[in-house]
Amino acid sequence: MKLNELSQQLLLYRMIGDSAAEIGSLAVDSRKVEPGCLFFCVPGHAADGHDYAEQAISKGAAALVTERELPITATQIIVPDVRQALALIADYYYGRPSHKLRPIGVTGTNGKTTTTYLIERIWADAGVAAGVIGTIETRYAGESLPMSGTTPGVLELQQILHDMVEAGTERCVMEVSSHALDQGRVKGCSFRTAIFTNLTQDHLDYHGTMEAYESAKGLFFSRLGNTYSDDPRERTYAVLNGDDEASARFAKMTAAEVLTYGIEKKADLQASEVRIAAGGTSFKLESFRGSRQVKLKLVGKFNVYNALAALGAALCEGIGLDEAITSLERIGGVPGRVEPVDAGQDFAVIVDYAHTPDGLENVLNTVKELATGNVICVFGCGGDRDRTKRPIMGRIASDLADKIIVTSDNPRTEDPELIIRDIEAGLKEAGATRDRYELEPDRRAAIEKAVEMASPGDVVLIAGKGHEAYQIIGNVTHDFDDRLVAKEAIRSRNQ
Ligand SMILES: CC(=O)N[C@H]1[C@@H](OP(=O)(O)OP(=O)(O)OC[C@H]2O[C@@H](n3ccc(=O)[nH]c3=O)[C@H](O)[C@@H]2O)O[C@H](CO)[C@@H](O)[C@@H]1O[C@H](C)C(=O)N[C@@H](C)C(=O)N[C@H](CCC(=O)O)C(=O)O
Ligand SMILES: Nc1ncnc2c1ncn2[C@@H]1O[C@H](COP(=O)(O)OP(=O)(O)OP(=O)(O)O)[C@@H](O)[C@H]1O
Ligand SMILES: N[C@H](CCC[C@H](N)C(=O)O)C(=O)O
Ligand SMILES: [Mg+2]
Repeated sequence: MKLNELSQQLLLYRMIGDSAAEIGSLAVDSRKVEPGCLFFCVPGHAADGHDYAEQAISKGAAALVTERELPITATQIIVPDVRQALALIADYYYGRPSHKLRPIGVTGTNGKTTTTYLIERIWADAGVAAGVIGTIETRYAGESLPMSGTTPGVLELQQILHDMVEAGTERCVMEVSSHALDQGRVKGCSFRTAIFTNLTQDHLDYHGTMEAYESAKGLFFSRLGNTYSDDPRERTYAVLNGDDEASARFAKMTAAEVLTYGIEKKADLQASEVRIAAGGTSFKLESFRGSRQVKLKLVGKFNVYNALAALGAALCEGIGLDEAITSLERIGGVPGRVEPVDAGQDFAVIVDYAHTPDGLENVLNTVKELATGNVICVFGCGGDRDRTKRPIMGRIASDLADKIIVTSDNPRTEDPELIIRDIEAGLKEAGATRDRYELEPDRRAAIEKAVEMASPGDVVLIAGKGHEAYQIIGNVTHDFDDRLVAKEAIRSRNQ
């Protein structure tokens, strides 16, 4: 593709050099530059791509997109905002894949991964070839690709969407993190439906305040136009959790048609009579399409919210209410989300990805309903991430668990002992005494202790890492899977 064909996607730009240069690929990382590529100098959080322009040219880049004229002999397109230009050019270069896939995006502090899996299942049962992008993996056409985060960068995202289209995928559902919204990673992507799960504390290391965090989430709804394609009949939808007060603000921001769901307040999709048991969760649904009794295999009140969100999206897709409910009722579980570990023991062991105060509170309240004995909670908090959530999670554990073992959860470059002390401050503040909690930085030893102390009727909850098959200590990623470690611990206890 010629450079000037790409530059025509922009209104504001100044070209220096050969506008007819042939472009063979796009790149944002100088380490991945291929000869003939167009290199975007992205000003980032840790580095500035302008500093790598020379390296990109020396590796054969055909041209640069920059925010200022660089003193290098190279073809340059100078733009006011490289990230914006990247979003527009990548969308065009990859053949506008989101216009074909018409993605459903899910944002919110908790429940994104779960909700995307539920939607994928509804589509699969309806015979739609669907793809998923999110924390656990990118999956389409029977293939699973590992992910390093929740929402890929602009270029990677457009490439994935393009590959999905090539592989015959018809529709896509993806998680949209607040980081991604803040950094414009989904700017070149036309969503048909935007779902909001909830907003509670997380990521304050990045956003600074809850207001800034909410503003980032709000971008998803304010950017949603009333159509997602050139065809005005193609409507857009915002599916909002009416029990979360941020939803009313998001509803005002969007041009899309709004559908609400919830349990506490009146909503378009309303659940009541929620009953939680070990085998699943039942509720009564009242909706604009009539009332139904729903029996999920998924456990927990929070999964009622996730199911309602998925149901809302399904109705926006034109899928029938009964068809969608049947799919939701079939789903056994999502990897690492309230996942039982069974090795023949006479107490329950549950691995869950709760890594925020709200997530931990919800899952502890859920397992409390399942336990006839004690709730034993093993958890930690990630290093190099929001520190302020640590004592809050300590307090929640003290309030809701009978025994607590505080341990490490991806300490990264922080001292694990210090992270644990931050959590302990919350435990102490809530009045937990040393006979109720232990501090064990070695996660394997912590899980072994919890399994060792369990009696019949107890529930051991291992929270924070869910599907993760690693533990990041310093800059090294070690193999570690809570589910496997718990199984080993149960087996050695049984011997
Ligand atoms: C702070 C943050 O979010 N950073 C993300 C951001 O990086 P950035 O654009 O600021 O890039 P940078 O590292 O400052 O570098 C600037 C530019 O220089 C380029 N560069 C850099 C070095 C070099 O040698 N050559 C070179 O060309 C880089 O490729 C980049 O284009 O954009 C990158 C691509 O999209 C992300 O990979 C990167 O995620 C980092 C690794 C990260 O840890 N992010 C976490 C906090 C995150 O985003 N998490 C959320 C999960 C939230 C949730 O699930 O709730 C997520 O969506 O994954
Ligand atoms: N709707 C919800 N409300 C509150 N907590 C939830 C909800 N759904 C799930 N959780 C809790 O949060 C954990 C994470 O769920 P899930 O992976 O679906 O969320 P996520 O938003 O994708 O998280 P991440 O931001 O890390 O990608 C679950 O293991 C569960 O404990
Ligand atoms: N998506 C979340 C995952 C946190 C999971 C936890 N295990 C940790 O590493 O802190 C984040 O990026 O904050
Ligand atoms: Mg997720």
